[in-house]
Amino acid sequence: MHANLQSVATHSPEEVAVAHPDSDLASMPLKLIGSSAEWSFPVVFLTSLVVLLLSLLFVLRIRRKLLMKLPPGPPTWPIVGSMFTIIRTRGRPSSRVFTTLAKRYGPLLFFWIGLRPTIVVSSAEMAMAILRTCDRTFSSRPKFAPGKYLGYGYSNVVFAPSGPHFRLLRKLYASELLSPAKIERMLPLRMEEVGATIRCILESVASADEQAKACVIDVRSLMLSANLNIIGRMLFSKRLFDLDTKPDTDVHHAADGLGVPAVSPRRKAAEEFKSFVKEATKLIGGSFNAGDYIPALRWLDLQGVERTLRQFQPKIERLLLPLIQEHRRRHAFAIKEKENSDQLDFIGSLLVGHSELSDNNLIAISIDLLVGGSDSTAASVEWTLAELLRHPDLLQKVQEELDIVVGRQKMVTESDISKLLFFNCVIKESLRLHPPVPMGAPHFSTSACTLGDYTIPPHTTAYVNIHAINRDPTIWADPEAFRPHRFFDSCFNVYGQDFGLLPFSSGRRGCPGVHAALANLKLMLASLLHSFSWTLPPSIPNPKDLDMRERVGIVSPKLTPLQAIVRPRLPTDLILETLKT
Ligand code: HEM
Repeated sequence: MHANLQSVATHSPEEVAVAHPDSDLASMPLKLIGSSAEWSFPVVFLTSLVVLLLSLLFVLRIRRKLLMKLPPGPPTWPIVGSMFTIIRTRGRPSSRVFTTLAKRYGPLLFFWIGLRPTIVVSSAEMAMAILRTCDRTFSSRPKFAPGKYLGYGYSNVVFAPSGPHFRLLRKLYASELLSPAKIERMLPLRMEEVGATIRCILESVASADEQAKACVIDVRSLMLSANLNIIGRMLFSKRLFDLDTKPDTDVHHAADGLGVPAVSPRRKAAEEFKSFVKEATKLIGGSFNAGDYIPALRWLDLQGVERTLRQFQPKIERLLLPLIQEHRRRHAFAIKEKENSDQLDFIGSLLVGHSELSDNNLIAISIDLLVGGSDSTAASVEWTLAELLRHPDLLQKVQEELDIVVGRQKMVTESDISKLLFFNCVIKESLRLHPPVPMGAPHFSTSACTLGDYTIPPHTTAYVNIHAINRDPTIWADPEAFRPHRFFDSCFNVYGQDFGLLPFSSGRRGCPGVHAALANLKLMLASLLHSFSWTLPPSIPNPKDLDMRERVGIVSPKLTPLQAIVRPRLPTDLILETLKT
């Protein structure tokens, strides 16, 4: 009985009566209970209060200690953190917003997005700290929703957290699939696809106004198609679709019957792939998902991001699974026979050496390359052409150099590229001023670390503001201007060794496709500039009026797609003859 009284002492008499309706206590005189509670209730209450206050003080002290060492940043609200800064930037960390914040708080910015500690670094020194000094600590990726669906359980490189699976794939990319030697061996494939692009433009010119001998092309759309075909062939030894020069229409609108005219089957295949890449890119980096930052909200899926991702998966499988399965069948026998894996495409090489990889793993790897490599390279061609069209004197200089080095009697080959000194400066300057992936991809720290005077807590998401670093006035004179000449006497390269120029990032997570990207980009651009004359449409009489705003997203192309007028510059017969051989 005594024990019973002890246990109910902290409850009110009414609670006791309700909790034990059948017990003797219910009928006990209130006085008896009250007299015992008078003695024990304050003691228990006060003890609990003291314990609570002490724990609170302890937590606050630790927190203050940590806070004192945390880098500065914008105001943070309870629970949501600085989420509203992110929402203002349309759900994706915008390089320009963070450049402005860095001017106020310094090159190492700390804030919370929901419950996730986040840093953004905006100087070469800080980028070096993250990508070289503390590279191992920051070499993981946060587990955001897109990686669950588009990475098939975070199983491709771009989404994989650091660990044995990630290391295995990265090693494969570096030593086999995307190694400089492998990319060099893919030269015939690149030449063919550049040839197909040129032929496609010539066909458009031929079918356009006879007299003008010119046509308008949508540069981004054509470049996206060309790069998708290059990567499709690298992956599956297969062209994904035929090219055309017209701007994209949205396939899903046409399919939905929303008033957009139906497209031909040939064009539909092209647009399905392109819309797949665009949607995937948007889903990876364009949609803010509260559940990624406040895990308790994940199940609510407030913005419907997870639903959209789930609905997107069948579309991926419809496009990629047949290619992979056909590849499995086609290569099942041949692979056993092949001794030299150099002859195999990516999927073939993986089937030979890593039969444990499932269809889903192979789909995820295909997404790495199709999504990671096509839009970024297309955006880079578009930015470079846009800058040259804005600066006709520079365009003329590039074409003069092409005439001197290559001549007008033949077309550009890859062995010409290294001799084109000014052209190479143009490429570097374009990648500096318009890095196609301006904030890189989010890194994630696996343990606490020290950056300068500050402590960065474990499990911090880290962004490198490549856009801000590439335009840092302490590194680059007149940083906002397009001045390729600056690279004439500069030893800066774009391979991640110079932390003031990081278009491909650096370290363990640096872009594994850098050699493929540069090879595709340079051969395509040099060939287009050599074969055709380029002008802006009459709607932009002054080149300086060309809209150079960028779209916010993980890949940032021009906000308004570049339209340009092209005219053959080399004799058409010569081009067609060369393309035949
Ligand atoms: C001009 C073209 C390109 C640019 C500017 C570019 C830039 C980048 C950047 C900045 C990153 C993030 C690095 C980081 O998180 O620190 C990245 C990652 C990646 N890129 Fe590229 N890229 C380009 C083309 C390509 C190509 C052609 C491929 C493949 C064929 C490719 C495959 C990848 C992959 C798989 C990753 C993820 C790496 C990882 O998480 O470990 N990229 N790229």
